[in-house]
Amino acid sequence: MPVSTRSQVSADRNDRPPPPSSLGQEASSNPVHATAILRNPHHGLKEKMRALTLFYEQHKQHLASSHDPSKRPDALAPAAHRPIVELTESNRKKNEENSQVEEEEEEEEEEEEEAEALDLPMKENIIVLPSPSKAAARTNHHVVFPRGGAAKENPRIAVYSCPKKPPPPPPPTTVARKLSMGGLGTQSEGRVTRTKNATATAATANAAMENGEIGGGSSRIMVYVRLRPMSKKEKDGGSRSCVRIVNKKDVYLTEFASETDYLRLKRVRGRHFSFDASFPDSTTQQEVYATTTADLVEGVLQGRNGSVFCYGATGAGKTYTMLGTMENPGVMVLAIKDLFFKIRQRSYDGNHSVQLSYLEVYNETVRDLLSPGRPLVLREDKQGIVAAGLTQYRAYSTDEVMKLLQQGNQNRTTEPTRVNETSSRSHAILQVVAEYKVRQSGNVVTRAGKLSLIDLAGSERALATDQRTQRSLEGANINRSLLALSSCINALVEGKKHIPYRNSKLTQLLKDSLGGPCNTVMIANISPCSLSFGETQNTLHWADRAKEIRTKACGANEEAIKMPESETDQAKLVLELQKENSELRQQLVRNQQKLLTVQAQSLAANSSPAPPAAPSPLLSPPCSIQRKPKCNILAGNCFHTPESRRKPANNDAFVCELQKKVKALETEIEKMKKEHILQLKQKDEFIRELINKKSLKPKEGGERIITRASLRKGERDEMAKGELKSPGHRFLSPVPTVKKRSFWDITTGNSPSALAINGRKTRSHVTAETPRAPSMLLQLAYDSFWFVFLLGPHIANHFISAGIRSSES
Ligand SMILES: Nc1ncnc2c1ncn2[C@@H]1O[C@H](COP(=O)(O)OP(=O)(O)OP(=O)(O)O)[C@@H](O)[C@H]1O
Repeated sequence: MPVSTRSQVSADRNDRPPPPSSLGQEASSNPVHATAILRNPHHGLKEKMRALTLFYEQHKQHLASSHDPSKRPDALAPAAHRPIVELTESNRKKNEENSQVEEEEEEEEEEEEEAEALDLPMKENIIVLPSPSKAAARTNHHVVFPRGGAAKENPRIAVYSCPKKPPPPPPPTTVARKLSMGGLGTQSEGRVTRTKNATATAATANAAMENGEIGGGSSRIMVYVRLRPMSKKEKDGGSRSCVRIVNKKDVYLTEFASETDYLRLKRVRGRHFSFDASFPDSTTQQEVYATTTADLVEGVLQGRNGSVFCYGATGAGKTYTMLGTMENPGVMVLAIKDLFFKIRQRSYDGNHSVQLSYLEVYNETVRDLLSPGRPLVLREDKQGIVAAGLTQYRAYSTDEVMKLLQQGNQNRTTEPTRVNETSSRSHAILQVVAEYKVRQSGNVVTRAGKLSLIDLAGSERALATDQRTQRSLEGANINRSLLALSSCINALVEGKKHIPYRNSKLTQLLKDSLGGPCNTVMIANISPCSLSFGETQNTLHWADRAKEIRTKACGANEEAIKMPESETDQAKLVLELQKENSELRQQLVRNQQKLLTVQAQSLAANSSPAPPAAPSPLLSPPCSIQRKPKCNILAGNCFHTPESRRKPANNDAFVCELQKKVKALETEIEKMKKEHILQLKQKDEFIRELINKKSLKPKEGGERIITRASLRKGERDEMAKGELKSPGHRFLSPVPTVKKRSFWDITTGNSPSALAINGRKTRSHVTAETPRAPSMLLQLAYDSFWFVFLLGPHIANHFISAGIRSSES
């Protein structure tokens, strides 16, 4: 469509009135005129805008004069003006749009100026606004003058209300995340009191659900902010509060203008953020727990995963929020108490089990806080990222968990820094897995929910903390992992396909919480101190960004096992399962033996001196041995092959390669072992279920019960003697029970059964102790070691290979 310019329109007006339709129509109806328009070189936006503005002004004048008949131009020449009015009407919208564009340009210029004065995160915050709603967001831009103290203190301070981001588009379906799970009310022992704030937040969350913000195929990360009180030191130092929380939701951040910075006296720095809830410095630990985590605990009992992590600068109150003090316990403690309280409320049959692990990521190494030892390796399996060899404690009571927590915290790395006397130098992750078995229409349904409670190390600048080497190194690693975390947050928010979880151990461990099927809560801790303005602003920026992350739909982790109807089928199933169990156990023992052999070989390789450069014919083994290809589990190539003898200089590389292979095998065996243990556990549970069900059923006269006893002569005799007492006995496995402990548990003493806590063994330690099988394995390891050590690796390896061949045959 041809575009009218100011010159052309004025020419039209001067020469002759345009026809009464529109300019386009006019152009098309008059080919000469249209050619003139097309040839007009001034088809620029500004020209068009000016022309339209002119018309608009004329139209306004015309309207004004229409009220005053004496000034009406059309009183003299009505036909000449009508077309112009019509033209203006049809283009008014365009005109308005263009003037808006102009306004936007002006605003952008203003913003650029403003941005110059602001820090990078603030710039980012402006830049990230979704473009379609840019104009709408701008309409919210307004200046709020602080009330009360801040205004009195410095009349130049003003708080800018940052443009509010529009809510993300609603997902297609409804609620996946249940945020308000019935009134928690006041509980006697769990001591969870739902406060006004919590109720209000739940209401907000429900409203968010209704708006489609939460729910559907995914759920949004819930982001909360907690402001800590000003410390005495800060008060004494004359610091002022730069944070104000309004309506338990909005956070106003103000930077006090420096009196000496004359160039920027008029510049105003400040921001407004809005979160799911914001806690002022007077908020109690109970309130924080009830609002942020109580619902997640309920979800965990229903088989859903939940994560809570505290993020913030050093000394902002993360550890206080997560752990708290003896008088004011934090989220971890309150969550565990609540979990046990709820379990006791609904589990009369002991069908619940709670397992606990506690680890830290320090300087990019993962450590077990409950049984410290060598660093743990992260591995990805069906359940997500797991730390191989991490101790899982079975806990039976809150007290037990508290002791474990205390023990773990003693092992946690903390150091005094300039900012915080007890600064956590590591990220700590407490994981609680609650498993619950219920009967549903003839099936046994197992639900398992995992709650991860994460206390991150402080985000900080090197100068803010310490310059000493060790602290700097820690700081660098902390920042590295937090940088990786922010990259992941960015990638998730931008909906990128690749999320760089692998950049750090922390992000690997948080993978489930950030992008997996999990209900996630982030608590951003901030300090009110004006000296920490930069850190606070940074924390709020990331918290604001995290609001946009959507995790996957979090369904319940359920597993159902179908119960056969008839007793014959049940007995058959039991026998089948027992057979499978025994096979799995045998396989496990075989794998453990293989592992031991490999370790013995590796030990021998490490301890043996480097082979001589040119082996003496006297010392060299017989030709048959030397030439014989190795056919052991190391594929016959990695343990003193002829090649390795020829290249003694490569001995180190060879040992390294060998160690790598051993590690790979260990990992594989560990994986298999875990799977086997899991299967065995499930089957054992199922057998127990069947037996329980059977024992509860009243025996009817003449009914034939198929039991193992009825199938085996010896047990029939026992039964005749009346020695077969429990129904469980009938289903005893024909294979002696092998203790369900891992190799590492046996050799390293990492197992709960091997480790006494404070000289006292937990119930799980006692129940787990069945020493026969492990001692046999230990004996084997011991024998293998001495065997290899005394005979030398060459000969020992030959024997070991021969042994394995014969055992396999
Ligand atoms: N809400 C609060 N109420 C009272 N005191 C608090 C609160 N939050 C933090 N504190 C106090 O502030 C100090 C620093 O808190 P904390 O150790 O929890 O910080 P942090 O964020 O974990 O620091 P770092 O990252 O260095 O470990 C502590 O003395 C703590 O008791």
